[in-house]
This record gives sequence, C-alpha cells and structure tokens, in this order.
Amino acid sequence: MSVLDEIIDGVRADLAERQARVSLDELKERAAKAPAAKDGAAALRGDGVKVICEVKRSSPSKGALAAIADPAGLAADYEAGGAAVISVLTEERRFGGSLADLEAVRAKVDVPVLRKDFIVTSYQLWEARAYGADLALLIVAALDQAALESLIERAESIGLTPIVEVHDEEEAERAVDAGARVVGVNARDLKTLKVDRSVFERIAPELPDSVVKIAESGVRGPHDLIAYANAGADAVLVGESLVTGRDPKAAVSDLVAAGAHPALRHGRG
Ligand SMILES: O=P(O)(O)OC[C@@H](O)[C@@H](O)c1c[nH]c2ccccc12
Repeated sequence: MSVLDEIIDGVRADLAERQARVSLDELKERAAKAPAAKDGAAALRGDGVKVICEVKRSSPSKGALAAIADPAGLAADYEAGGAAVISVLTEERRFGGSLADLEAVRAKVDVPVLRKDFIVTSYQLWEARAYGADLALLIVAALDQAALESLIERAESIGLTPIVEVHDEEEAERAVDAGARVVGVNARDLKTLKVDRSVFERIAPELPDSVVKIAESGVRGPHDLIAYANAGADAVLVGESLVTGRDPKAAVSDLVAAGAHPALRHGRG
C-alpha cells in the first residue's frame, strides 16, 4: 500500500466519524451562515508570482515540523508578509491539522483560505465552506475520473475554487479533461514522498495558457521561486521552509519581493 493509500484510509475513517456526528443538512446550514466565499482564482492571477503560505505542523516525510500553538497568528504573519492565499492543512493523523485551525485562520485574515486535505467526497467540500474556506485541494491521484469531475463541479457550485493537484503528465491531462482551471503541480510524489523539483518544468508546458499554474512543495527560498517562475509558475505553495524558519513574516516578504520582480518571466503579466 502506498503512503497516499494509507493516508486516505485514515481520512475515510475520521470522515465516517464526523458524518455520524454532523448530518449533511446541518453542514449545509452552517455553510449558508459562513462568510461569502472570496474569489480564490482571482487572488492567484495578475502580475508577478503569487505566494501561497501553508500552516503545516507535521508531514509524513519529516514528522513534526513546528508546534504552531497559534495557527491564526502564523496566518496573520503570512498575510502581513504579502501572502496571496493561506493554505491550512486539515488532515489530522499525518499533518496534525484540523477544521478548527481552518476556522481560526479564516476568522483572522482577509485573504482567501485554502482547505488542504485529502478530499474524496462532497461532504468534505461542504465542510470546507462551512469552516470558511474559499479554495479546496483535489488530488488527482486520490480520485477516479468520475469523482474528480463531480468534485470540481460541486466545489464550483458552492463557491469554492478547486486547485487540482497533479504529479505527472497523465494526471495533468486528466485534470484538464475534468475542467480544472487552477492546477497545482506537486514536486512531491505522494506515493513515495520523494521531491523532484524538475516535475514542474516538465508538466507546465502541457497545461493550457488559460490554466493558473501553481508549483507546490520544495520551495526553500527566493531562488526556488525564481526557478519555478522561469518555468511558468503563476504561484508557489510553501509550507516547511516557512514553519521551520525563524521569522515567517520576513521569509514571506522575501518570497513576495522575488515574485514581484519585473525581470521575471512568468505565466501572465
Ligand atoms: O512543505 P513544502 O515542501 O513547502 O510543501 C508545501 C505543500 O506543497 C505540501 O504540503 C503539499 C502539496 N500537496 C499536498 C497534498 C496534501 C498534503 C500536503 C501537500
């Protein structure tokens, strides 16, 4: 069984518990009361390379990264540094996240918020909206084509911007076929946990110009952002190097400054 399969088994078990506690109707009522969704795709377009900053306590590859006692405070630092979007991991077993983290971050910042999890049913999309998310991650490797298509449609119909994550050419084709408008290319293979930063430059040219392209994982600092930008990234998604660094706000502003440099060749501008 791959790491991804193991993670998804845990996610399904936790999901079954929540579904037994909270009905879909209750969740929909809660979603109706949540602040209206912000335009997640718009936040990622425009001049320069946008920076998505992640609240991430641990990972399957590295174990504990940072305790993050105050996720909302960290998110406020990210926002002050110029983050375009804040990503909140809500997977509990391997990443140490929760829906409570998502809710706390949403209450604190004004920028759009991404629910980062292993979404396999529309119930989780309703949860994302109920806890204030504006975007939701959909991982192609975790879904068959029919499920991917219906989750993209459902996400959009409830106001969420889906970020469709891929790791190879075949998944990129499936994402585009399913109607993805925002694609995240993950340098990390979720089946083996290995990082290969060259995956983005291989896949990006296969994606239509109109698709917003996010380079995910492995960004250690401005030089990695610049390399991804030169390969066509509209945005980068950064977790580990921010949560393990001393000054997340300064680290974000260094990335944002690099991403705004007029000499960069980026997807659109
Ligand atoms: O911590 P990093 O290497 O900066 O990576 C962040 C983000 O890309 C990574 O957390 C991620 C990308 N896709 C995911 C899917 C599920 C969980 C986590 C992820």
